[in-house]
Amino acid sequence: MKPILSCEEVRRLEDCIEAEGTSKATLMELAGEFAASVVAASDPKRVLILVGFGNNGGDGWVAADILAHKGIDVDVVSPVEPDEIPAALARHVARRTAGRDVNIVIGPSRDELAELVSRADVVVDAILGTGFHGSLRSPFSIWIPTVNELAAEVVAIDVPSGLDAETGTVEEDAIRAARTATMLAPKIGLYSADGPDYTGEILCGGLYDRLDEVIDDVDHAAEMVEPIDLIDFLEPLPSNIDKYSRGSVLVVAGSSSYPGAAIMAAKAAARAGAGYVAVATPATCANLIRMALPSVPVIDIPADSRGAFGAAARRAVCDAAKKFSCVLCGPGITTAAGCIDVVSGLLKLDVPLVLDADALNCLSKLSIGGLDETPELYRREAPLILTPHYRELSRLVDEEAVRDLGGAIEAAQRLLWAAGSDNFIVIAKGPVTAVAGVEKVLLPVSGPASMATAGTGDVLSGIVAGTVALNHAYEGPWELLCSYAVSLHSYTGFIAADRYGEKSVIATDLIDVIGDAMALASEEALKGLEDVPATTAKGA
Ligand SMILES: NC(=O)C1=CN([C@@H]2O[C@H](COP(=O)(O)OP(=O)(O)OC[C@H]3O[C@@H](n4cnc5c(N)ncnc54)[C@H](O)[C@@H]3O)[C@@H](O)[C@H]2O)[C@@H](O)CC1
Ligand SMILES: [K+]
Repeated sequence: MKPILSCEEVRRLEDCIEAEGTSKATLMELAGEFAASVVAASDPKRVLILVGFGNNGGDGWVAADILAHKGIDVDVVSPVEPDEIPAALARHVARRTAGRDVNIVIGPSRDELAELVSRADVVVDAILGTGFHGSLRSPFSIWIPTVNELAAEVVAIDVPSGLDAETGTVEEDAIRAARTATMLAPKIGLYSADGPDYTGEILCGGLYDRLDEVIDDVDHAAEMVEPIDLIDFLEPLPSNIDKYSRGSVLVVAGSSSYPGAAIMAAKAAARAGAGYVAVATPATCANLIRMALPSVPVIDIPADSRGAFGAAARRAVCDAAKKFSCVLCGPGITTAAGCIDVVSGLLKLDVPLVLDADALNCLSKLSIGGLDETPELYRREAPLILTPHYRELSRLVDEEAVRDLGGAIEAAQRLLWAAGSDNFIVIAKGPVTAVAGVEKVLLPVSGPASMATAGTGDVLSGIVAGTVALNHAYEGPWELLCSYAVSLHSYTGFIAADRYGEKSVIATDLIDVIGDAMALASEEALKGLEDVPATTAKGA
């Protein structure tokens, strides 16, 4: 797993490295060297480096010197003379580079800049890094759109300028990079909110040879899951196995209005590897589900007048649920009174429980003033996995809308820390999905935009439940098991987009390629076994 840090955690890491005897000045030299190596990889003849007032610019000045040494024509554009750069470390390296074989242009007009950008093979963005906040000021508010409009290829140093490294938000404009050479560890903002639209491929420069040891001395905002981390879940089935030892799932789902959600969740749970899957659904839609899923037993549960779980549902569902390795509740159930009752009953059972969709909304209705204010409602011995998207998560914590990865992690952690249990997981679904546990926040590989379509959430919760059932002897960490399920879901998205076309994927396509997704997960993990470059983290 690759640590992803907040800006504060990066500052602490730099302090730890400095305490071990490697100064920030040395780190800047190493950062410049790494950036230069990323630029040189595309074999440019002419490079333009745009530098700002701070240490991000310092990295750019160092890179300029190294690239010029390699015989590349280098132009550096700076808002002020090297002597006038306010940041001391950056000023020092700028003065040094000014004495070398580079062409320095101070405060060019827009037309002059456009000319320089147009003739460069690679433009390096060393304007703003982790020190950027607020709205872009001149001249950078002019430089950035000019680069975006005219550059052949852009390499951003540390963070694309204009992107907030902490929140991932872009207020007006930011550099759209082909590659981002980030230093020490990727910053959380690269994966949050607008980040993924601007970073291009993320390459991480380790810079310090004892980084792996030192980085554990600071907290990690999150960790990126790599395919190789999931290798334990990719073992083939043993031959001495039967349908029950493969684990069983009860899918408590559906209503007369939404029977399809139950069908998709149950089929996904079976395809994810559970040996026995049954559906408990309101009697009014049970036959429809039976016909759609001949391999799945369907249990009739008393319904209300609208075809949702009725007043007698709680007892019937809980009686059935006790016998399963995992229970998934939520897809298509509605938030009728009987459903709220079912959710509250299931929480009290000693069985691993996945709550999704309307079960989460029922949970919000059970609590007053935010679920984190009433942890006794969801604190339990057996594992509990919630799979909210941002809107559902906002409702759960009774807060302002969760809009981005940082906000989602914060909201999930409020729920987690209130419960304090290490088998309680929140899978916060978004463009980048976070799997949050009390100990760690993991970021499994994200799927393509094609997955933003109705029903893919039902498929995910089915995959999660099927995975939990199949691995019923697993003893944790639960964050990793859930990350495997989320990764499988993402891989189904890539395979389906490839097969059906980016805009034509529908949720049921994902279910049919879960087996192919498992094969892809194995392939990716094996690749990782062969060649994990120590300093490279692929973007989510
Ligand atoms: N501290 C360290 O040990 C290291 C830092 N490194 C580099 O240093 C960077 C951080 O350097 P700094 O903290 O100096 O910050 P930056 O270089 O990211 O930016 C700070 C400067 O940006 C300007 N600025 C801030 N907000 C602005 C806005 N809204 N509009 C226009 N200008 C704005 C300010 O004038 C300030 O001088 C990192 O991103 C990384 O690239 C690397 O050299 C590795 C080592
Ligand atoms: K930058």
